[in-house]
Amino acid sequence: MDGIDSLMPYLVHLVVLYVSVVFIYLLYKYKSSDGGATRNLPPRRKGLPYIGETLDYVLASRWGTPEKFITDRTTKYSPDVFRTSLLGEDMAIFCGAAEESTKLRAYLPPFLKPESLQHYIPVMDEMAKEHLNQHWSPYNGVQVFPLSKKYTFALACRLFMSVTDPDEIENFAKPFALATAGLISVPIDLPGTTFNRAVKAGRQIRQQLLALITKKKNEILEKRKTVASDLVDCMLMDGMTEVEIGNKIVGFFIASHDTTSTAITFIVSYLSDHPEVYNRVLEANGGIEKQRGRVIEMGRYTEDEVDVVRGMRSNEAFWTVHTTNKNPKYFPDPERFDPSRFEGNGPAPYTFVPFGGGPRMCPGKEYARLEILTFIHNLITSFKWAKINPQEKISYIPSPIPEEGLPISIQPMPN
Ligand code: HEM
Repeated sequence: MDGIDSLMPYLVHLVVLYVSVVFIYLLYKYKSSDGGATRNLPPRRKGLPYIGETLDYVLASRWGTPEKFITDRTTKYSPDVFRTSLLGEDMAIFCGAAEESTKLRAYLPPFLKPESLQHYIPVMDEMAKEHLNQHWSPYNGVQVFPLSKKYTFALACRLFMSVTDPDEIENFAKPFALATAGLISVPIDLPGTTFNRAVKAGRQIRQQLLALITKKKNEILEKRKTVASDLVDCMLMDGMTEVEIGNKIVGFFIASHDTTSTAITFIVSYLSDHPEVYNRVLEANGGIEKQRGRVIEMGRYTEDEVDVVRGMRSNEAFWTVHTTNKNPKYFPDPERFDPSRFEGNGPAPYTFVPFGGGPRMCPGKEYARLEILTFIHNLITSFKWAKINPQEKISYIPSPIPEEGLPISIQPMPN
């Protein structure tokens, strides 16, 4: 009894503490679910202090249902827009075609202009052929996802910084993989954590980049170069500092790498699941010359398409591309793989937005299209392929990834 008596004051404190925490939490929840009515803003739930609804958002992606986070809230609040709190920011989530827009001038660095892009086609073509010959054999168990990454990374090294030596590419690729793994990790900077490895890898990449950029700067000065050979040259000639360029290049690598390699991977996957579409794509691939003509066409389209989705007062705005692109209102039976739905006049403005919209719209979209088209053109005219595991699962971290890397068996195309 004595023991329990001496513990009583602690127990009482513990109970009081527990009740207070629960009370404060309920009060916070009650206050934060104001529905936005007071300021005529879209309805919202704020979630937990600081992290808001970040955890629900990340978990929905991890469980392979990234749209669930959105549909749960659109069902509850409004089909077009609601508010939430992600990563400490109060933001509005747009779930349909953006309505409010303003014309702005788009910024396209010289490197991504249509005229420049045309010069990359032979390089893309040559590198795609080289990669397919070197790495897509011996025709069994070829892992599409890692190999697509290898190709898009090597191409970026070549076009962004004129790096072609395989060892040097590998020296960038290794720390880059560690750094990107840390982008979505628990931010605990202790030895052994993913985050810690990413921070170290990030430092290493910056050092390597700084050395490379300084070397290229000296070359420009010594040789009095006036024509840029790559993206780094473009930026140096534009008067940017070495550190600024390093940061931009890291950003370009992050923006261009997983996006294009994931797209290539899923094109290979869908084509193998849908022979009727595969046959049409094969038929359509008359030659790389066709794509050459399209660059100019696509370039004009880019410069015109410069509308902006406006943020809401002080709130951050987050337009959910995923739910917009899968909205049955614009795309009947959205889960069905049916590229023919884009034929004719194509989708209504702002309903199909894989590259975003407005002044922040992906500046690399034509580069990405060319890179993907060139690679698929070479693949489909060289090989026939079949999935080794048609039931392979897809993980979302946060972009979709086939869990086994999409192994396929391939055979050379009969002549
Ligand atoms: C399939 C491939 C790609 C997809 C789906 C994609 C998609 C996107 C999206 C949705 C955005 C955000 C747009 C917004 O906020 O409205 C973006 C931004 C960006 N993308 Fe891409 N992208 C791809 C490839 C590329 C490539 C190849 C490059 C570079 C050569 C690139 C460079 C960038 C940059 C620099 C930004 C940031 C723009 C800014 O913050 O103003 N992307 N991309």
